[in-house]
Amino acid sequence: MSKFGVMVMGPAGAGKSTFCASLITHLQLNRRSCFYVNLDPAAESFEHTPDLDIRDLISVEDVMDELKLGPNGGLIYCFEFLMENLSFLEEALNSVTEEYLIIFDMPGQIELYTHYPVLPALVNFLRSPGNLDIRLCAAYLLESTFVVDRAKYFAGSLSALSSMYMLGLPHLNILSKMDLVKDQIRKKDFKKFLVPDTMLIEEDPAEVEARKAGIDYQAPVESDEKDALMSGAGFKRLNAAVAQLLENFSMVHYHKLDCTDEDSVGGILSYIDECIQWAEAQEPKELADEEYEDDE
Ligand SMILES: Nc1nc2c(ncn2[C@@H]2O[C@H](COP(=O)(O)OP(=O)(O)OP(=O)(O)O)[C@@H](O)[C@H]2O)c(=O)[nH]1
Ligand SMILES: [Mg+2]
Repeated sequence: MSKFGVMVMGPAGAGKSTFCASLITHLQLNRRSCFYVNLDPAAESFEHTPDLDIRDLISVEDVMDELKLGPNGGLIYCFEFLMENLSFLEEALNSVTEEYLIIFDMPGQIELYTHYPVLPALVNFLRSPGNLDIRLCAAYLLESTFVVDRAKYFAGSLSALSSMYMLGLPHLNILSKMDLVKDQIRKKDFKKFLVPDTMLIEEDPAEVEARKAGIDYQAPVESDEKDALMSGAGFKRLNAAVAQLLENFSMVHYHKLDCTDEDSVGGILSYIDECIQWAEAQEPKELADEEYEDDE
């Protein structure tokens, strides 16, 4: 019996838990079953109560208190502890059937997705036919407001690429919180951000606006050392090299997500279903008699 799941990940505050909540609501409205797993040991509150919560095994707060670690060290310790206690996941997920979509709500510490080996080990355990045998895909969220700052957008895209390489999962890259930019950036203009390329780094938005208005553009004079560094020629060259790298790999393409719009959440769900081929494993179902009666 196969199991199906999606791991929702991305940097801190990208909207992972909000997306999980919208996805669960959408699944419920469409009479689909899901099993919500919180793997963020520092999480505080949820719209939907998790069916399985890492905080019942270990919490960052306790680790920080007892081992005198900081929040990032605490998180890594929690994941190492989880890896030593995989029966916690196994016992809860063993009986989950193929109708369910298992949703893993992940923490936002970026090191988990870029270089730390604990997540690949966890993913192997979840996918391995000898263990839980979950057909798993990744939904990697990046905030759409990052497109305004090219350096942030490319750095975020680079971390998405890094996570694709490290985890080797079918991967959906998603620009979240589209409701925040849709009034500022026209749909037609936003298209270019769905596939990162080097052209984007060439055009500084302030310079382009000035050119359009026929003003002779002068880069602002920087007041402190950090600002000067961030707008200097070396920084531009670095960003151009990162953009070129992303273009050469040609692996990061984005889908748009607006959690306030149910159709948008449904659209992302259809990509997830396609990645893990959920529909193919479903048995045809007939409505129970009492459900017919309810509809009358
Ligand atoms: N406008 C808007 N705000 C959003 C959306 N999704 C999330 N937010 C807000 O962004 C903030 C962070 O959202 P979370 O869902 O907690 O983000 P997260 O990625 O789970 O954060 P961490 O778990 O701390 O890494 C919250 O204030 C949300 O209300 C969205 O689609 N639109
Ligand atoms: Mg969260």
